[in-house]
Amino acid sequence: MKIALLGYGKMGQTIERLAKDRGHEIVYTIKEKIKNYDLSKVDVAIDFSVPDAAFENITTCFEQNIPVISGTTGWLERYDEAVASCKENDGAFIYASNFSLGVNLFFELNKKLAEMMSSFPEYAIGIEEIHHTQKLDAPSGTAITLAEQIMENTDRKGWRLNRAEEGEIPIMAKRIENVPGTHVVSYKSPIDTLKIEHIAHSRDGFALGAIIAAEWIQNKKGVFSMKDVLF
Ligand SMILES: NC(=O)c1ccc[n+]([C@@H]2O[C@H](COP(=O)([O-])OP(=O)(O)OC[C@H]3O[C@@H](n4cnc5c(N)ncnc54)[C@H](O)[C@@H]3O)[C@@H](O)[C@H]2O)c1
Ligand SMILES: O=C(O)C1=N[C@H](C(=O)O)CCC1
Repeated sequence: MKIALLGYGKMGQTIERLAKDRGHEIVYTIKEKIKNYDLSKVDVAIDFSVPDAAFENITTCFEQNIPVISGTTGWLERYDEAVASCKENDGAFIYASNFSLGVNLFFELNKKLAEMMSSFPEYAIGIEEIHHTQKLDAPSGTAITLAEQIMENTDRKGWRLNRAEEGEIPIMAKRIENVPGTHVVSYKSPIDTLKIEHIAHSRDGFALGAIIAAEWIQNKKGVFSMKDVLF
C-alpha cells in the first residue's frame, strides 16, 4: 500500500517503521494542514495528528476519495459530521480510540464485566488512565470508550474527569513521563475490589492495529470499527 501519514510524531514514526517492515511504502509524512497536498496516488491515509487538525484532515481525504484510518483522540464532538462526510463522498473510514489488539479484547471484557456487575450496586465503578506527559487530551479516548461501554451496560448516566458524582463514573487521569498507555477499570465494595487492567509496553500495538485496519479497508466503502477488523 502507498500510505500518507497525517501526523508524524510518536505514532506516525512508529507506524512508518512497522509499515515498512510489512512491505508498505510511506509516500507522505505530513505535519501540517493537508489542504495543499495532492493525495491522488495514495491508497490510504493514516491520521495520528492533533485534536484540532483531525476533522479537517479526515474530511479532506474523503473529498479526495482516499480511505482514512484515524486514531487521533480529542476531536470526537465532530465524529458524526465526519461520518456524514464519508457517506456523502462514498468513502471508507475507521476511527478507533485504541487500535491495539489487547485493548480491543479489553473492551469486550469490559462490556461483559459491566453487564455482570450491573446486578451488584454495592460496587463503586472507577476508571484510571495513565499516559505520558506530552498527551494533549484528558481523559484518554480509550478511557471515554470504556466509560461509554459501562454506561451502556449499567445504570450509570455519565462520566466525570478526576472526581466522582452520584450515578457517574469517575475517570482519574494521571500523566507520568514515558508511559505509553495504561487503563484500569475497578469495582470496589466494602468487602473487596475487582479490577481489569491493560498496560501497553510500547506504541507498537497501536501502530500495528492501525496498519492492519488500513490493509483491511482496501476496496471497501463505508464506516467501520476495529471490531469489524479484528473479530
Ligand atoms: N487510537 C490509538 O490507538 C492511539 C494510540 C496512540 C495515540 N493516539 C492519539 O494519536 C494522536 C497522536 O499521538 P502522538 O503520540 O503521535 O502525538 P505527537 O504529538 O507525537 O504527534 C502529533 C503530530 O501531529 C502533527 N501535526 C500538528 N498539526 C497537524 C496537522 N494540521 N496535520 C497533520 N499533522 C499535524 C505534529 O507536528 C506531530 O508531528 C493523539 O491524539 C493521541 O491521543 C491514538
Ligand atoms: O499516547 C496517547 O496519546 C494515546 N492515546 C490514545 C487514547 O487517548 O486513548 C490511546 C493510548 C495512547
